[in-house]
Amino acid sequence: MSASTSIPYFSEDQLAGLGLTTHEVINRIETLILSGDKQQAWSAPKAVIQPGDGRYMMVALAAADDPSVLAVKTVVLNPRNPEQGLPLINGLVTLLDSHSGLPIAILDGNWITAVRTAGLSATAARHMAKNDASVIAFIGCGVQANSHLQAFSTLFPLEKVLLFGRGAVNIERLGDKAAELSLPSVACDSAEEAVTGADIVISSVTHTGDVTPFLDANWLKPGAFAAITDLAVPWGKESFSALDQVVIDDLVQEAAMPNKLMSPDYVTGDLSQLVLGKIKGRNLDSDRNAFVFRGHAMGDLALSTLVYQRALMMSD
Ligand SMILES: NC(=O)C1=CN([C@@H]2O[C@H](COP(=O)(O)OP(=O)(O)OC[C@H]3O[C@@H](n4cnc5c(N)ncnc54)[C@H](O)[C@@H]3O)[C@@H](O)[C@H]2O)C=CC1
Ligand SMILES: O=C([O-])C1=[NH+]CCC1
Repeated sequence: MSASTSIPYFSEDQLAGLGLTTHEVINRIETLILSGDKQQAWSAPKAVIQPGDGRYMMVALAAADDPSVLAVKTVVLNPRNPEQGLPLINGLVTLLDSHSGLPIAILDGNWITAVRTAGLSATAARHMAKNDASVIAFIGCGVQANSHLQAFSTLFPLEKVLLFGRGAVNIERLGDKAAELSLPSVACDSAEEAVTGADIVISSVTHTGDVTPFLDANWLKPGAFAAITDLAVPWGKESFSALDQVVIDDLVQEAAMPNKLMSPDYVTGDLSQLVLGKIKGRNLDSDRNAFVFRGHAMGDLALSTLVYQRALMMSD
């Protein structure tokens, strides 16, 4: 079956130790999107199983010919995991040669999911947020909030972090992370206080299958940008009609999904169109914009190939 007797495995610590920058991640995502436009990279809509007890199981598939890699990411999200001291989302990425199918490597899927999701948001933000954004708010203060804070702190001249979440430990941990980045943080009493006070809003609330919407896009102030990682489940969907530009991750994937992120009438376009310059991310300083997404396999492939190539380079 395989040309090798063992398949290299890269742990979270090994991947984090490679020291990739947010700019490298964004550039690789954008490069892969350009390859996709030239029919040299491809992705399929994700396959999802939701058994009805809150679990969300999914597979993401993407492939490219330069480098010749196919990536399959498999994750299970279980809202009961944190009660047992486990991460909400766990999974793996498997890399194969996209021509022969021979296995190349297996990567920790938790690190890839954290960093690639922040990378997708950061790619959209580069086109959709104001360059001088200085206050960032987090609705949900877990793993995604952490990776987004790391990424956005390198892209924007941040001065303050607003926190709204559930669970004092997570809020405190994100506040500590902000302090490590020399950023003061404020725990807000309400989601509205956090959203209305921010130039950039990141929502990453636990997907439980029965979240009642409690966020309203009308709260975004003029000029603000929101990166909505949580499939927009906690947001009042009709409120997106108030925004100037709403970009999703992938129109083809969206068409294949039974539960839409929102009415297609509110969607300006997708990330590929944004990167390719086919749609504008921002027209006026006062525009209110959002990137709303469920996860794009191109992001997983982009980051996986980047880390694999970096790991090979560093082992030479
Ligand atoms: N679009 C994408 O590609 C991806 C999306 N996600 C989304 O991000 C979400 C969070 O993932 P992680 O950060 O890994 O999980 P996590 O468990 O580390 O963080 C979730 C945080 O949300 C908080 N929370 C739960 N209900 C809340 C509420 N009603 N109000 C405020 N805070 C609340 C929790 O206390 C926790 O701190 C997932 O449920 C999923 O929806 C995650 C990975 C990829
Ligand atoms: O694309 C992804 O990795 C995920 N989307 C929702 C939960 C995880």
